[in-house]
Amino acid sequence: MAPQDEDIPTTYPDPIHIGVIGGTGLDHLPHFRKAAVLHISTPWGLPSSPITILEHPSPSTGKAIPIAFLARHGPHHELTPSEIPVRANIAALRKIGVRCIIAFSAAGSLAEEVKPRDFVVPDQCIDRTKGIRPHTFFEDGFVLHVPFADPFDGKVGDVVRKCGHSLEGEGVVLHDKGTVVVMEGPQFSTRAESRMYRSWGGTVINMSTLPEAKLAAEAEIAYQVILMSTDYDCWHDSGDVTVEMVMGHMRANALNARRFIAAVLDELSKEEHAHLVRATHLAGARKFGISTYTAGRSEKALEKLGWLFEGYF
Ligand SMILES: CSC[C@H]1O[C@H](OP(=O)(O)O)[C@H](O)[C@@H]1O
Ligand SMILES: Nc1ncnc2[nH]cnc12
Repeated sequence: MAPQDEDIPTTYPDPIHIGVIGGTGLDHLPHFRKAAVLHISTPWGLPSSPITILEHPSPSTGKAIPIAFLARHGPHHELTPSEIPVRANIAALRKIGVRCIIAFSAAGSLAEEVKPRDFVVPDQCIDRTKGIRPHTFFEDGFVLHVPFADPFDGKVGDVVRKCGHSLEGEGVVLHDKGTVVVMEGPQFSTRAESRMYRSWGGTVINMSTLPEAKLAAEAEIAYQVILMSTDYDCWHDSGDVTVEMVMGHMRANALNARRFIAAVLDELSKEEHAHLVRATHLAGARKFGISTYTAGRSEKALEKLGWLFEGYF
């Protein structure tokens, strides 16, 4: 019998390097053993939901590998994309050791060849959020600028692509590249906006990949989102996008989405990816690039950043 949540530990003894952020239609991962549920409070507030620690046997060693799962919109999808406490989400994941995030998101297609239920592993994004979402850890007396030319981690992206291709022929269709336009919601785009995003080279559109990817970059976390196309957005003559349409495709393809994520977790749990999931290629990068002189750094900022980047500043 599955244990009830109240019987599950609220602490976990080891650092957890791999995180999964689930989105619309993917608010939990069944078929994994629930080892703990963590309630983490951060200097940026509470995350969207408690963090569930799932254990996954490593295919190379058989050892249980912990995975941290977070439901982006809250346990009951009560947060709009603009209300998601993204800084708290990323800070809480980093605090428990996460250095590699696989995010999952429903997206509208802006390209004829990306059909509903296809998957896209994007390599670029365009920010159309409107500056109303808190989107940096470095403010209030501590200025630090982070490179963001390639918003997703190429090494993790390659692992994800390889896993997606291994499922081809079993109902998974994968597009290896693409530009995701991230818009402010909760309303969907107008037809004029949708056509404009196509003219900009957008492949897919959603409401949540930013600032998530930006904050992960600031936190030295290797981040890759997997997008599942759930509609053709409104530029297409197949009908305007509705939540029913999105959820219908999401439900119909949920099994493939879960198989895709499970394949990625299987792969990342192998010993050969031990450095990648610890993001050793990013570790320590935030010790550099600080613009604020020592005398100008505020106590408040230093306290918050000290919690997140222990021993850095
Ligand atoms: C319910 S349709 C709009 C909604 O779907 C996507 O959610 P998520 O990225 O969390 O899967 C999109 O970004 C919007 O938030
Ligand atoms: N067409 C669309 N626009 C924005 N976000 C979405 N999420 C799913 N479909 C979407």
